[in-house]
Amino acid sequence: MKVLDFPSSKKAKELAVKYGYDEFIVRRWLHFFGDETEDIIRAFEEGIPKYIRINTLKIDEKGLLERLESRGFKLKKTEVPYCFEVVEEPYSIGATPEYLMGYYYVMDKSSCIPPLALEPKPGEVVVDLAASPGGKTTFLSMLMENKGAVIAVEPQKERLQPLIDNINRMGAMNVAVINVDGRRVPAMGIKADRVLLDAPCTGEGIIHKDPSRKTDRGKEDILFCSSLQRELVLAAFDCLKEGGVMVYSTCSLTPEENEFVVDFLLERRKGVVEEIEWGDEALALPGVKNEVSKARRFYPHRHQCSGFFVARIRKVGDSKAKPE
Ligand SMILES: C[S@@+](CC[C@H](N)C(=O)[O-])C[C@H]1O[C@@H](n2cnc3c(N)ncnc32)[C@H](O)[C@@H]1O
Repeated sequence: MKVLDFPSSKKAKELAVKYGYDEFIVRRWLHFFGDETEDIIRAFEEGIPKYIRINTLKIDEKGLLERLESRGFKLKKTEVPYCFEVVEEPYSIGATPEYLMGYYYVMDKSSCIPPLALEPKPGEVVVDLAASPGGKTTFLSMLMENKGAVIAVEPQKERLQPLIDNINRMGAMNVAVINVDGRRVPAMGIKADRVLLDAPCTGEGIIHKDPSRKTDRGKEDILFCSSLQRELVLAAFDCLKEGGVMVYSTCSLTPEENEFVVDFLLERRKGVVEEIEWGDEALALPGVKNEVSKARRFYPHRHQCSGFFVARIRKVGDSKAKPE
């Protein structure tokens, strides 16, 4: 496994200096995204709108809009179901009684895509293999109408309480939290209908929230994350029943954490990549199978959300694991 790098250029140097980036990131973006690189950078500088996801376990759309509008908030429906843009925010949208009562979750529009792409059904068994703080766990539970089971996996002890608090706040009654490394879950013998892996990543797609990522994430971080992601993506797949579906997502723009991880999975296991309704084609990269381009990318300048990657993969045929 290697991290791609490209020769420096005048343009890369200029953009890096102008916007305070490590040139390594900019020259890679220029290679992957060409002329849109500066649009991406500018979108991060200007900031991304805030979004909420309604919790239909507790309130309907009309009821929520009426309550928030009466407090002076203005909300706009987005192209993503259940997701609203916060257009006017007289005070923090995370400080209302409706928030505390779990009527909505403050989460990016892109973050709503993985649970929707997974399409969990009431009564199914669903694993969320990297769960905290629970934006997607509680969305899965909502889409399942609180029926069936969501197994929420989180290895970091300090991240358990926020996950549990959000599950309680949102009234998600069908969730079991387990404090274990996701790589150990297949050995527990779980066979799920669906698995979500919203993987730990470098977060190159959330520079607007954390500008330190302009300079703090280098080759070593990409290598570390992509190697963990490769182990986790196999674990996620191995938790699936035959015919089951998994979704792999990250909030990173690097192909090493995205297209290459899905390609690696398809090398090792029998899966097919399926279409997703939202977003733009994944990158076509040398050596990566064509079907990986069915995965979806989300960009701050095109979709007004965090940089995100989402792939939906179905387990097919005889998927006996090859020895690692
Ligand atoms: C991107 S965050 C998940 C966000 C969450 N899905 C949500 O929507 O609120 C990634 C999570 O993976 C967890 N994680 C890190 N290493 C892991 C591992 N080996 N197995 C499972 N989860 C892991 C991190 O602690 C972190 O909570």
